[in-house]
Amino acid sequence: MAFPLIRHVRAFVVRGGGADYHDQGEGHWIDDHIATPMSRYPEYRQSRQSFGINVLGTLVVEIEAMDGTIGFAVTTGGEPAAYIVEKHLARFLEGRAPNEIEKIWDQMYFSTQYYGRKGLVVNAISGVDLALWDLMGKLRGEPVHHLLGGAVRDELTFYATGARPDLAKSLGFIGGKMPLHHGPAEGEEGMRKNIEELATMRDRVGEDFWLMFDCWMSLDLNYATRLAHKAHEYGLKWIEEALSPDDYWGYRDLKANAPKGMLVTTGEHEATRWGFRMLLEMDCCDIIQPDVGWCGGMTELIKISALADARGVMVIPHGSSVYSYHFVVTRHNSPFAEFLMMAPKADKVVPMFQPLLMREPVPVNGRLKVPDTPGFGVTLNPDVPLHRPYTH
Ligand SMILES: C[C@H](O)[C@H](O)CC(=O)C(=O)O
Ligand SMILES: [Mg+2]
Repeated sequence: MAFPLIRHVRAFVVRGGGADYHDQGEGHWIDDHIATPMSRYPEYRQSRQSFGINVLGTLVVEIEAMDGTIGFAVTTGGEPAAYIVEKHLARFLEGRAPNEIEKIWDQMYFSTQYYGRKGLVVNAISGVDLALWDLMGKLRGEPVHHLLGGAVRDELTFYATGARPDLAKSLGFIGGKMPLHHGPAEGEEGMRKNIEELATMRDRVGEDFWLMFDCWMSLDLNYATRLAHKAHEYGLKWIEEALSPDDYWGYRDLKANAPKGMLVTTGEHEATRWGFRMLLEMDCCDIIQPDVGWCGGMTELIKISALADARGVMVIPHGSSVYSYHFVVTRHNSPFAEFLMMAPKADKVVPMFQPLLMREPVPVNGRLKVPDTPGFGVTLNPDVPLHRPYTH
């Protein structure tokens, strides 16, 4: 089957919500005194926006084929990623067949390796790669999960990330992951408050509901180990991203020292098969959590997941809405998915990337059947203004 060649690649930037889910208005739970590596500076402790967590905004990549079909994807990276897509990556797609997915990925990665490998550049590569999968799905008239080998279950089940696991339980989720609010700089009092919050939630949700802490890279090994042991008493299911993503040695020791039965998870800020190989070979965690919009896209997630599967490690992708759902439904070692509660009070289910996408599916009663519409099954909301800062 011959596909129409790629005519054009375009990159846009969007502000306010969307894939940059930290870019929210005032009073949102996601920006309320969450422990971060910057919490050691009192002036950056209350708000992550104060140190620039939302500085980049959302990146939208569109890939147009000669027949006018457009594949698109959204991720973070904003204007600098738009520059990389337009000025560097577009050359590896235009005039080429859209089914050259592996070759295009390889050329995007190795042509940028001297300034890339992780972070922003791999965000940009992920955005292009996901847009290419969307285009292929649309050209073939099939959902991306068909292209990935087909669903292995009828529907997805979700845990919720947000400040109110008690409300997540009443909304039908299987568990609630809450942000850790106090880091090591807040001393023993902060530790006590963290444990009190967990104890309160355990009281409200009963003993069987999963409760997890998301530590967003904020701790050191000693604090993380102490937190894990204190939290074990309240049945904490997992401790997430406790340390810097570069501290593979720390994760190895945390996993070795965590209480029996508690899972150590990480990886949302890790990228590519080589980064995840480190986490897996050094036995750093029980669950890896690649973000498909940050780890290198779908093409790379397939490889990362295969590495994990061979080691009996689960892959529970970080956030990323439809881009994650189409993958999770096709893999046995991804038995459930994350849903990020983007309602400011975490009290109701709203689309994760609102207001950017239309037809973005959301779990109902903690469950979702992944749609069969072609590509990732979403469209851009025409009411959200797109800004194209660069052209080529
Ligand atoms: C709640 C966390 O600090 C972060 O905003 C989201 C995240 O890490 C996750 O969903 O996992
Ligand atoms: Mg996390």
